[in-house]
Amino acid sequence: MAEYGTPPEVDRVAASRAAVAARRARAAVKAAISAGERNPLDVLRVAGEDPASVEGGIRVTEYLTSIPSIGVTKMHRFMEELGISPAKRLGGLGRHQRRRLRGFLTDRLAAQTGRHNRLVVLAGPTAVGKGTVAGHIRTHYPDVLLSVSATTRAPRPGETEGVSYYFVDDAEFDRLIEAGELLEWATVHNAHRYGTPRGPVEEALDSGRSVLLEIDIQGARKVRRAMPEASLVFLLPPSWEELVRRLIGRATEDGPEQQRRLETAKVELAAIDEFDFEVVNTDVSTAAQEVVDLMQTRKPKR
Ligand SMILES: Nc1nc2c(ncn2[C@@H]2O[C@H](COP(=O)(O)OP(=O)(O)O)[C@@H](O)[C@H]2O)c(=O)[nH]1
Ligand SMILES: Nc1ncnc2c1ncn2[C@@H]1O[C@H](COP(=O)(O)OP(=O)(O)O)[C@@H](O)[C@H]1O
Repeated sequence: MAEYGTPPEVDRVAASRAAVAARRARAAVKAAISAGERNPLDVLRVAGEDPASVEGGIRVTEYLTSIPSIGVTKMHRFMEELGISPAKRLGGLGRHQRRRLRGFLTDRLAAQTGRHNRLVVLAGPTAVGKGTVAGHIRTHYPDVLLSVSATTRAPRPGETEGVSYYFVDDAEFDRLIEAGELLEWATVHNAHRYGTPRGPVEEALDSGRSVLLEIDIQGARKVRRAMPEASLVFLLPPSWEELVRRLIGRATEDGPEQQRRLETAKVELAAIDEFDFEVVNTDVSTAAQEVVDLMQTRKPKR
């Protein structure tokens, strides 16, 4: 049989069956968005990760009109504002287009649900000042919950259990993972494990508080998967030279470790396109204010 090959009409039948199945699968995703069963931001994430997926095959126009409260007229306006051609499918969006669409929808969805509280992830390269900015927010904006992570690294002088971190051993960290008590976790700088306790974050969001997570980039990616409505903020240094100055000035790492971290920082800076917002940390209190502002729903007139 094999040497004769498949007759072309059989190929055509198979191809048209596959096309029908793909159309049905796309329709099912759109119906799930309309019914509020699938988070539109999650659909966008899957399309970005796998353009060949069912999600990736959905046209942006159809995707937008599947979202309750976005009709055809609004959809056309949004496409124009976002500079996306009507023929585009979700999987064919460029990184910048996807990012703009995500930021835009994050705002809209927050406005719709009336939730002014936001889950904000603050990440960025080593020594950019994440800890400093997060500390400033803890002191000056007490309404915002700054999540306290669990870590397997040892406390440094001056660090307080339950404030800086929850310091745990490997066995306890394993137990937290097993019990599903961590929203995300990662091994950072190839050394220790760090994770975000799930309970306090969910309780705070449920009670209307904003939550800030100061975690590494791997963790930011995992939060995006677990909670697609989270806003990812990338903290940038005013310049590369200033980043090096801050790392050396902090004097908490020896020379070889500083070199390793600067290498990692180059890779981390390349992840900026995955983030929704950028804040430059020139002045600590200005950067903190900008991060807190992002927790408020922006006015629809934007
Ligand atoms: N994924 C993840 N990263 C975390 C968490 N807590 C802290 N980190 C990151 O772990 C890294 C190391 O933190 P730390 O040991 O305090 O050292 P330093 O910030 O480099 O002085 C930083 O990049 C933090 O952003 C967490 O819960 N999850
Ligand atoms: N806006 C800023 N201007 C000058 N120095 C800063 C600023 N933000 C942070 N720093 C300093 O830079 C160093 C690294 O900050 P840190 O918060 O430890 O970074 P990260 O948590 O991102 O690793 C610290 O010595 C801190 O005091």
